[in-house]
Amino acid sequence: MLRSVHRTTSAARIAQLAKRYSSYASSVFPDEPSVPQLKTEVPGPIGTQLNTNLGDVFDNRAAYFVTDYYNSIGNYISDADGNKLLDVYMQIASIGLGYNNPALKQVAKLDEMTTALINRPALACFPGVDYQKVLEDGILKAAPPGMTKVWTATTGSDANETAFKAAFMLQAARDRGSRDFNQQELISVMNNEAPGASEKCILSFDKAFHGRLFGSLSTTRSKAIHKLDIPAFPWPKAPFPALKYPLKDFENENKQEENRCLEQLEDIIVGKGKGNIAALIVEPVQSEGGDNHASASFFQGVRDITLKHNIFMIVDEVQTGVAATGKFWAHEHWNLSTPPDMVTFSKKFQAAGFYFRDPELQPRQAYRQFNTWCGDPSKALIARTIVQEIEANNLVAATASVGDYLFNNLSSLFEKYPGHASNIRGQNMGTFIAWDSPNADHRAKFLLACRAKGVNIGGCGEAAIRLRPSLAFNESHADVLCGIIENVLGEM
Ligand SMILES: O=C(O)CCC(=O)C(=O)O
Ligand SMILES: NCCCC(=O)O
Repeated sequence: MLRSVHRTTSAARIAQLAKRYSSYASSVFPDEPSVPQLKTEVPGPIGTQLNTNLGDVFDNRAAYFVTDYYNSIGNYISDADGNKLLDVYMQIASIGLGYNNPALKQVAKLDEMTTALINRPALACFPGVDYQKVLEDGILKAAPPGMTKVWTATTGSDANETAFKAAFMLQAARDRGSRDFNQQELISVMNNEAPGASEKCILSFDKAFHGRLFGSLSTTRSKAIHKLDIPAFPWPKAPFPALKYPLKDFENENKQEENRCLEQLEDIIVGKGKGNIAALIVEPVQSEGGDNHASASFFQGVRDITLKHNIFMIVDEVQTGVAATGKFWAHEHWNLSTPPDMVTFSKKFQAAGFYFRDPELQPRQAYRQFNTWCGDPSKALIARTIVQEIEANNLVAATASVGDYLFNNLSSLFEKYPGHASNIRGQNMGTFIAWDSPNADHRAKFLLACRAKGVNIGGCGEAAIRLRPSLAFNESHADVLCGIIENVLGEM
């Protein structure tokens, strides 16, 4: 039940509630505001002017507001006018430990960080003396169950594309057997033609988002605007379940829907994709495409199908990874009988790349999975601190717990406003919670009204609203959030 926060809740009452809890945020960010602090409209005059100026040199049309990162703290983002908003979007799910986290500030001052920043290496050719240890103490320490190796990259799209390349190269190596490349392959590939260029493909799901580079964009299926005018590979797409909510009222329908999607997936694999699909890629929660969930048994079904047909399974944890779902990796919720072949990461880890377990996913020849940077040691140092901080402060469990609290409170709240918020989802998925507005206009009004009252929230899909708070988000922040959402819905 929504605890003591009603539409008429005053700022003083919210502040009183905020004091009730002690948490990671209160120990690490003692100066974090307990409620939003608004001095002007958001954006205010200073931010508006800065943004206008910025537009002269940089495409700023997606800017929500110009941010003062120096004065943002914990769960509160500061704009250029000094307004401090509770941020439950966190740079599109990318700030895990809150703004200006002291542990990260400390690592930023270490000599090893200075060295990493000013001597950015061509990692594959000149790896640093400490790279293995930095990986082992950080990125690899958090490796998903069964995964022992990592390839580092620079962005989420790059992480996914390097995973695709690993899949293509190993599938081709297996087809080739013990022989080396032949002349026909060596010549045809220079004309972008088969057999040297692979005719295999990557299968993705309807409404998926896997990035915006050429290969990853071909697997992205969330919105046409991302893809228009860009050349694309003719790769297959399988349906992703469209579940009905509340889940407990639609158990049978949802089961049937998931079975339908699994059957169609297998039909594609044995039909038009026969022998041609190197890998499939799937998000544990389709995020950009609308926060679409499926059950653990659906994902187990996907895993079984990939194993049966020798297709690699790549789990894209770029957005779901690093503790926000109440597990370090969201796919841990599935209890798979066989781990995925590759798991990609970026965003909240700051560093990017993919984990794997089969050493053969490392190509047989050097320089094939390669670029100048192959990641960034400074980001690996940040990732190391993030892992250590999550572990030392039990932030996985804390996020699972505050997520339950938030889900229950929002569910009760939305019962009072059924025409304004439906399909709440993300139960038992930490703070990875979302719901639907009736339409895109309603969502835009809702998000602007929340911002005007001091909460920064993001949308996804056609009309969904998604919560992506930091791992330092606690029950007091949840109360502030629910109080403001209730104020806004009450006024809509
Ligand atoms: O909105 C998202 O979930 C993904 C953000 C992103 O990476 C993009 O839009 O390119
Ligand atoms: N996928 C882009 C999300 C950016 C935004 O509108 O917040």
